[in-house]
Amino acid sequence: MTDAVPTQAKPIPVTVLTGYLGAGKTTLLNRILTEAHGKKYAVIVNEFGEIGIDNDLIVESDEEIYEMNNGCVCCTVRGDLIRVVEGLMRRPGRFDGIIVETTGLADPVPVAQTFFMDDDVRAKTELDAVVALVDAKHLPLRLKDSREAEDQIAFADVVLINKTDLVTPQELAQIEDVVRAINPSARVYKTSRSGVDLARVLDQGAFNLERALENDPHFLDHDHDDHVCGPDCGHDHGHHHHAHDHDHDHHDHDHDHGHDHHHHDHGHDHHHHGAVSPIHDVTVQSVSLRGGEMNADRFFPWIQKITQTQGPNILRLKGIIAFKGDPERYVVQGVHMIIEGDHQRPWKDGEKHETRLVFIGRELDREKLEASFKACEATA
Ligand SMILES: Nc1nc2c(ncn2[C@@H]2O[C@H](COP(=O)(O)OP(=O)(O)OP(=O)(O)O)[C@@H](O)[C@H]2O)c(=O)[nH]1
Repeated sequence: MTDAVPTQAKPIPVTVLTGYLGAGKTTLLNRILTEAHGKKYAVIVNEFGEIGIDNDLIVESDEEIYEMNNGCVCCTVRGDLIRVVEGLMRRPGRFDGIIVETTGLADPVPVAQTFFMDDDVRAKTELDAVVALVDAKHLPLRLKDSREAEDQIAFADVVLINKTDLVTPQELAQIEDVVRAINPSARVYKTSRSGVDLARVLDQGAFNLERALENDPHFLDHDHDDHVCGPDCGHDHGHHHHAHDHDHDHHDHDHDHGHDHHHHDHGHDHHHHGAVSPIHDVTVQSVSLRGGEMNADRFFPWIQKITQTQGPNILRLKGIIAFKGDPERYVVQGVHMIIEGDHQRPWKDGEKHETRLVFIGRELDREKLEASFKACEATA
């Protein structure tokens, strides 16, 4: 009668944002949420780390933000993501699009698959584009130590080579060549602070099923994930490898492309450290620190020193800092040795002045970080 008929509605476009830790996904998301395009987007974020910080780094807006931090998307994909999307679908007319920001360590494939596999979700949504952010400064390093960084590029419809301000024009040209070699068919844009005309990112109708199948012939198989993962998901499971051996055999690693989903056999081991699975890169760990108000005179030298001495191991650091006597929240962010910080917004009435900091990296000394962090707290 008066009820709208949601099933008849035009499918809602879904944009999947990928890109390694710190590449600029949240920066892009914040542009999407603040630029005046007259549209409403629902945002789903997934993060890696013990305490949720990403949600706090996203600008405040009236969009709805759903956080899933109970593991990686590839594990929650059959559960949380479907449930969240279904929940959104029950409110027809509210959103012009859905944006899924994946953790920097995730493989975008399982996320994309969700929009094809669950019948209900498939009927109501339409994968619009997979957008990969690349950190121009750190890509060469990433390609050495992380297969997922490369896979993210291979699978994207649109690649933003970001942080162009941190490299020389020659370096940028090389990065562009590398990106195009990994993925000859993506649309590639060069950006600083993820500054791209949003019309090039949203509403692309770019997701190319044919190419997804070329990258991963089993993309549409329904029976991949016969495993059950717990919330902590430290597994190395069911991760299909999507090869990107399009037409360019110069880029053919010696992966075993004859992957076997059912046995979850990775069979490709081109990483010197032997990690064979994406988020499942078991060498990557996170250390979350929580404390009270900090003494700025102690905190800044401390964080500087850590990033200088342990920078190579710190893939990513993010924090919201409560400084004693400071009416505003302070945000610090880092990628390897590059660190930046700024005030974000005033503390709200009644909001707990708490400091939270997450380090994501390799060979992090949790106890030492904890103790030295605690020593920066302001004494009463
Ligand atoms: N110099 C420079 N810094 C940038 C640029 N884009 C983003 N950043 C900074 O890089 C850091 C990471 O950016 P984010 O947008 O949070 O990256 P992300 O991909 O969401 O990171 P994760 O959530 O950890 O995966 C932040 O400190 C940004 O301010 C850029 O073009 N140039």
